[in-house]
Amino acid sequence: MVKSLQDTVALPNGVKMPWLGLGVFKVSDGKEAVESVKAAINNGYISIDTAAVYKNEEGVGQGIKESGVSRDKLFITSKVWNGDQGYDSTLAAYQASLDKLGLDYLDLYLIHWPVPSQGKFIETWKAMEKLYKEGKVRAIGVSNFKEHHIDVLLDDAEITPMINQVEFHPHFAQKELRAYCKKHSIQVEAWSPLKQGELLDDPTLTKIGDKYGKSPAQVIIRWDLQSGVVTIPKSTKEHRIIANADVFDFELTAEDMAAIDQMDTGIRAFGDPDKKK
Ligand SMILES: NC(=O)C1=CN([C@@H]2O[C@H](COP(=O)(O)OP(=O)(O)OC[C@H]3O[C@@H](n4cnc5c(N)ncnc54)[C@H](OP(=O)(O)O)[C@@H]3O)[C@@H](O)[C@H]2O)C=CC1
Ligand SMILES: O=C1CO[C@H](CO)[C@@H](O)[C@@H]1O
Repeated sequence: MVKSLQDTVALPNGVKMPWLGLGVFKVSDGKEAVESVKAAINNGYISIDTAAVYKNEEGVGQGIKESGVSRDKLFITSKVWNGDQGYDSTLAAYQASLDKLGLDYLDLYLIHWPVPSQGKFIETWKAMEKLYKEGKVRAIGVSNFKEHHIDVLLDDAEITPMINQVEFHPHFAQKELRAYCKKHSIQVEAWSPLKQGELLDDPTLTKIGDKYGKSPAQVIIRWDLQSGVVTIPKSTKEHRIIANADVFDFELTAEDMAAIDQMDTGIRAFGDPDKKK
């Protein structure tokens, strides 16, 4: 069982990925990004999830630098945006992300969305494989890929994606996709684990949390970990960044887990990967 903020899951290539990290979607570049990242790292987080489209890679990089924690202790993720898909453009986008972050490698680089209408995710993946084989990134993966996108990718891929970062929260628990990813040794990572704040007064989560003196957010994060899903809740508030990582001193019972599993509506809240342009 996951015991601390520094606990990791071994990806198929042996790279160790932290189970819990900080997401930074909607965190403004500059002071907000710098302070959020510093607050997280100074409170023991070692994983930060950004993306080119979040337009805060410079602030994230500055926060990493100001934290004073050495680069090799951290796990930094970014993603190639839809408009940069394609072989050469992915290589260029990777370098642009590194330059903004002020880093010389990433731990994880993801294709942000499959954008099937563009038909470019195979060539994009070839560029990801090149970056990986050249040792420029420690792990590569995808985001928002459904089973049928991965099936197509695997027909041409030399390297199976190590991660699939997808919408995952108690209202959309992706049971079939998780089983598919497990079969292919692809680690699932949750985005919007707190459903962007929409689940935090849910009565089932509140009742479960009351038993342990934990908030609904903490119950959800614990459910992620006990479900074997890497999670990256976002907050810009230091007290919440700390609270979201205070999840290692309790364990949900099988009954708690089942009650949360039953909250699944099967309806995604934030956009269908087949329709994303
Ligand atoms: N690959 C993809 O397509 C996507 C990836 N992501 C990644 O996943 C991360 C997490 O998802 P995100 O969409 O940000 O949403 P989350 O589900 O993490 O929710 C974030 C919201 O919850 C609030 N919040 C956080 N902790 C608490 C708490 N303890 N109590 C009360 N409110 C809280 C935050 O507010 P406040 O900041 O004010 O605390 C914010 O409004 C992103 O930041 C990003 O890194 C997200 C979307 C898509
Ligand atoms: O990670 C994400 C958040 O930002 C993007 C758009 O602004 C989303 O499309 C994406 O899923």
